Amino acid sequence: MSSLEQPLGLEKLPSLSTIERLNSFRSTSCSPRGVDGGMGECWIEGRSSGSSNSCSEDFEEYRRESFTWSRTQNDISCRSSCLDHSNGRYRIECDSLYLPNHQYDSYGNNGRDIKDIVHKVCKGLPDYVKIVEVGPRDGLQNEKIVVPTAVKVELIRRLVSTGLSVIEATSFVSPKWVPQLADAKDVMKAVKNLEAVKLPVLTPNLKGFEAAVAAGAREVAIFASASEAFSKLNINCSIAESLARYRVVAEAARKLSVPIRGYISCVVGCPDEGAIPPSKVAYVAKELYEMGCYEISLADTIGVGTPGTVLPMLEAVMAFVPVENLAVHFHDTYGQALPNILMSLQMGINVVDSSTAGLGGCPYAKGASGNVATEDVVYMLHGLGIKTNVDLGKLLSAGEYISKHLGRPSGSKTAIALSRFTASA
Ligand SMILES: CC(C)(COP(=O)([O-])OP(=O)([O-])OC[C@H]1O[C@@H](n2cnc3c(N)ncnc32)[C@H](O)[C@@H]1OP(=O)([O-])[O-])[C@@H](O)C(=O)NCCC(=O)NCCSC(=O)C[C@@](C)(O)CC(=O)[O-]
Repeated sequence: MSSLEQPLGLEKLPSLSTIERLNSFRSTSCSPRGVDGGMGECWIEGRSSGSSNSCSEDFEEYRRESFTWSRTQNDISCRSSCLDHSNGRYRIECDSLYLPNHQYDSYGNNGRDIKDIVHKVCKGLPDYVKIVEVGPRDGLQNEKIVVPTAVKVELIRRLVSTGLSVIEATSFVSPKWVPQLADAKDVMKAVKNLEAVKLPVLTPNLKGFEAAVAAGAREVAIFASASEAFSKLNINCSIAESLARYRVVAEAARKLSVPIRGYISCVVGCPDEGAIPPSKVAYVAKELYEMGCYEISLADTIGVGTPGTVLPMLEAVMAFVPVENLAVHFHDTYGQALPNILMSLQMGINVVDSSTAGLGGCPYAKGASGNVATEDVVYMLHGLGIKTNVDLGKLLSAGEYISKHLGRPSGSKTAIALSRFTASA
């Protein structure tokens, strides 16, 4: 057992100094306006211990208790907020609420003000987050009914049109293990010349790497696990054997100058082994980093993590891998993906994996549900004033396309909510 495999004690838990509670709230954006000025209003109930009735007063406590939209039009973008002392509720003045071409935004025109407020609460959030869209690969690999190659290709094209800069296209794995992706070569052939996007593919061994490169892949991903049991289930070898295999792939990739990304599955929990010690994740991360992975994606394969368990895992990994080389990959089984992502951003990570329409799940991880939906991630990030360069409207349409093909509703809460808005508009 290496020293890395010693479980981290609770005393190693990081301080939460990056997550400051907002003790004072000063609204700088609450300049007097005319009576409603044609804007809608919505209310956030809050509590103030102050007695002033001025919007620019500091408040000891700011707590959102309920949130009621009142609309004069059909969509909402917040312009400013202030506390109304007659009823103790926060008022947010809203612009025209409907964006053309079904392009919705959770951020609005007055983004700067919202961003300033958010950054008082959540220090250390990045200005830009790179989203790695894994829908065509992780999203589809678990589908029982084979999706036609043409549909996969169309999905990738639609995702490219959203502005996403990285879309994991497929896997060059054994078709006996993952029949859904047996058409990897054909998918790659159809998309390899798409511009302004990186299209990495999964490769479990040298055979897969060579097939991927021959098919035109210009970036690959290798995938190890922090759980012995899952490693065996997923790639039929131990962690040590997988790392040996991946060293060979990494060396081949280096010779051809092919960038290589690394995944670690089961970074918090494993369906067989239960809780995974952060030190085991740190060990695998260090190995992948040292063999040349430019980015290591930490995957909560079965979605059991909470900010309380993800935090010590990230801290352990960050002791060995620079934060700028890390990404997070959450499945949403317990509805914890968004809080986990937010917390990861606060820890300095700015690369997030997600899957359109919340598709996904690993065929070898019992109980794993879909990945966090890209639509939900984009909605949250834009709401925080964080750029993604992703057009949410076009993303919704890509998610709708694949959901329709699969014959089931989108797994994205944002997509469902906004489609209701559209339907009622
Ligand atoms: C790794 C192996 C191949 C070992 O599988 P094995 O059976 O131990 O390997 P083998 O070397 O004995 O080969 C068996 C057969 O597969 C062939 N083969 C061997 N390699 C390849 C290849 N690259 N491409 C195509 N064919 C291949 C090989 O040629 C042979 O063919 P046969 O002689 O029987 O006709 C297998 O276990 C495998 O393909 N596993 C992949 C499983 C998988 O894709 N899982 C899902 C992706 S990981 C994931 O979802 C997690 C992640 C990344 O999303 C993050 C997260 O959320 O956790």
